[in-house]
Amino acid sequence: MKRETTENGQKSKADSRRAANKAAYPASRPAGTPKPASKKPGLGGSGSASGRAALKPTARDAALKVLTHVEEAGAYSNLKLNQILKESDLPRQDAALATEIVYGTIQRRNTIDYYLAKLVTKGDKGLSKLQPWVLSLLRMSLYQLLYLERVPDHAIVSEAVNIAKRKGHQGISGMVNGVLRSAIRRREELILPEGLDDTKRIALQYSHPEWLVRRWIAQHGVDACERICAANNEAPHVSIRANVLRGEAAGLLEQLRGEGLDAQLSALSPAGIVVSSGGNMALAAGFAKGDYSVQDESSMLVAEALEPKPGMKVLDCCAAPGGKTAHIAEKMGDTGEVWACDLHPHKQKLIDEQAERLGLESVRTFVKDARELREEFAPESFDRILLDAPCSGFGVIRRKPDLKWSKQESDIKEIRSVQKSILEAVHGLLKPGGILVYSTCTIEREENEAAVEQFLKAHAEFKLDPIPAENWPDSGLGVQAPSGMIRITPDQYGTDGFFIARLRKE
Ligand SMILES: C[S@@+](CC[C@H](N)C(=O)[O-])C[C@H]1O[C@@H](n2cnc3c(N)ncnc32)[C@H](O)[C@@H]1O
Repeated sequence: MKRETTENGQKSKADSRRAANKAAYPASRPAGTPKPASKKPGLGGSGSASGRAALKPTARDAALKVLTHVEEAGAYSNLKLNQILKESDLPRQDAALATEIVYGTIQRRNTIDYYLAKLVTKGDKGLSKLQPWVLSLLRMSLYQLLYLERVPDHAIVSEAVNIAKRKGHQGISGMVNGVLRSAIRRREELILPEGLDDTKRIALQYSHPEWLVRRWIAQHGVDACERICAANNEAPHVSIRANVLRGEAAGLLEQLRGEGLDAQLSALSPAGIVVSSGGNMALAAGFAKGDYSVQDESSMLVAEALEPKPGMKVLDCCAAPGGKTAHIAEKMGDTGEVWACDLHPHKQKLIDEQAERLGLESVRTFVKDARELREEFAPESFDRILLDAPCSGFGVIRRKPDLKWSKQESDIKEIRSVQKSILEAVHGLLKPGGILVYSTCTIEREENEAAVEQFLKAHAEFKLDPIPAENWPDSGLGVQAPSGMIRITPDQYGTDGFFIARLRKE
């Protein structure tokens, strides 16, 4: 790996937390196992603080800290959770419970608030008047009462009251006790109203903002919108991409199974393996050795669509943290040049670290605003260009549920204009006959199909090019591939939502 410095280039500080973070959530909250196991107080984080050293933080202390930061300061839940889990040094099972509580509470926020509004009474002045930590404590406790069947009610209430006593005063702990006991007593009454229109019903049932549901109904239809919203509340799969420089996916699969892991080859990506039991795959020895990377299966399809060949010169315009850069370099047998650009100086290090871990020499990282890339290279310099664009991210809500609440509809227009400017700036750097792949991790038509159609109208020398899908086993993706565009929604294959378009310059 080589580091290139442009006029904007600066050395960055390490941000390994962020790098590890991508993998932390799926690993500690494996698909299909949302319930923490232990019923015994003091075990599995489900008990009261009584059996613990007085000041040792519990899983729920950690979860509350994260949720309060998210509520108060708009912190990214995944980053804050990672930081607080590191600081609190909880046992693995407690860390898993804290993770479940944080993500589940954020995922179900709309629905929980609807019920809470019924339970928090006049004297308590309503939800909006509560201090952020009190609101977060009530939300997370109600989440556990309603969604985590294997955690006993009394443990949830007693730990919430203990936390309230430690943090607040007698009045607050009394109110918390009253609200939660009332929730248990009135559980049968906590149902969603009937007769709502589709937008309101889906928004409330699956906890999504109404504006987003309205857009998705218009773009995908009511049924698909409902399936997408339901899928967004599922735990994401854990998938890894074999570093083909070290060996094919089949060999790695054998090895993992030999180590006792439950894993299978991806139905979507030739280099992918889905791991159903393995904890955080970014912490295993094979990751550090560079045998594989942790990556969602739909992300893996991007380098496949780009079809880079050994010896080529490739530009990755928005490359950090470098998952696709590394995949491209692996597919090229680490020959040729992969130029990896990102706007943010602190993210350059993440790409460097990936390349180093995977033993890649062909990756050259640099810092630049991709909207200015035409100043950096001569026209027609590259055989392949990847624009994995900054986007609204609505395909990855399962991994980052706070996106639902932090993004506004107006953000889509804003990010659309950045995407357009980058495409305008970089398309001239492609050689005739070369391929440009435009991808996003969103399912918004405006940022995807509409963006590509608009670009093609303005640039007659570019045409949609069939995506080579012969290696993608019976996924159904082959049906979409001849059009040159693929849109994957999170309900289809259990992957992140993604969009890929392949354009050829004639
Ligand atoms: C979707 S992420 C890329 C993910 C990456 N391709 C991967 O597979 O790991 C988009 C990236 O674009 C970067 N970015 C945002 N605006 C940019 C700009 N104007 N120029 C270059 N990079 C930009 C962000 O810092 C972010 O790292």
